[in-house]
Amino acid sequence: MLTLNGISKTFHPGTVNERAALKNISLHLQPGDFVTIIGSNGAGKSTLFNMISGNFIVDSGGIILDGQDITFMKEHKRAKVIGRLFQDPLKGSAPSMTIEENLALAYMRGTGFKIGFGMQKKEKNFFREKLAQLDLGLEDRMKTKVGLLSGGQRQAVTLMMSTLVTPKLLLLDEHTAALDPATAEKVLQITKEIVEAEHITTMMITHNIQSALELGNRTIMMDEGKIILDIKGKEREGMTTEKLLECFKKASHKVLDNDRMLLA
Ligand SMILES: Nc1ncnc2c1ncn2[C@@H]1O[C@H](COP(=O)(O)OP(=O)(O)OP(=O)(O)O)[C@@H](O)[C@H]1O
Repeated sequence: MLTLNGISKTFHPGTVNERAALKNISLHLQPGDFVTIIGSNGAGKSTLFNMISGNFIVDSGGIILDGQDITFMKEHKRAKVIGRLFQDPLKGSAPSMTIEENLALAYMRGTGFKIGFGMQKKEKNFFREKLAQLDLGLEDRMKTKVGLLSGGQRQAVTLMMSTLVTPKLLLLDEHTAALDPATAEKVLQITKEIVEAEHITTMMITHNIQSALELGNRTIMMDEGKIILDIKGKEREGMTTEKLLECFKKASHKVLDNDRMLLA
């Protein structure tokens, strides 16, 4: 579904601030793969997502999504088929618009279908059904402005917006890191349910090693712009936090030094 062919990115080349953020990254994801991504600060995780979503263009290498070369495709075009959530619940939805208006916008972006001012009963019912799946009571608050929701509710709505029309790829950039533990758990559970039900190819950056091992079917670890570990199948089934840290030490020749990394 997604193939990265040796992608590289250096910021501020030729200056004192030169920083090689991605170094010749290659990766292939099968349809329905759910890959969790961990790594120390500055490892290149968000830059990887920025390259895939078209926020920046790669210096070299190629990106193929569902058989299409999207290496130089504009960000807004990629957004039709790539869903992305950020750590900040304020990103991704319009606060002054209601829940149903936000969903309508996402629906139009994904389908190209114009809903217009008079939203039809059919669309409203579709949105209501989708919201009910979140089990947060939001289906009865469709006229509430998104800016009035809590961080967790808002992140759940953004998740719904990103998956209303099934994306070819879903990028989750620490999307639960700013939420309190109980809400984070709930949003992770919802994420898992939606991803599994729709069989969405997903990449999720997390600083929680336990979540990284529990969710999805593959875990990659990044360090200094490279993928240094790629764990799947039997090897992943038997993986523990301790073993993973040991693997990191062996592969990078250093101890994982990261204040934000949650080991359990
Ligand atoms: N727009 C940019 N301009 C200049 N340098 C950048 C830019 N974006 C990222 N970098 C640099 O690229 C490197 C990788 O950053 P990136 O944000 O991808 O790391 P990360 O693994 O997501 O880290 P974190 O876990 O701290 O979010 C860092 O050294 C960062 O300072």
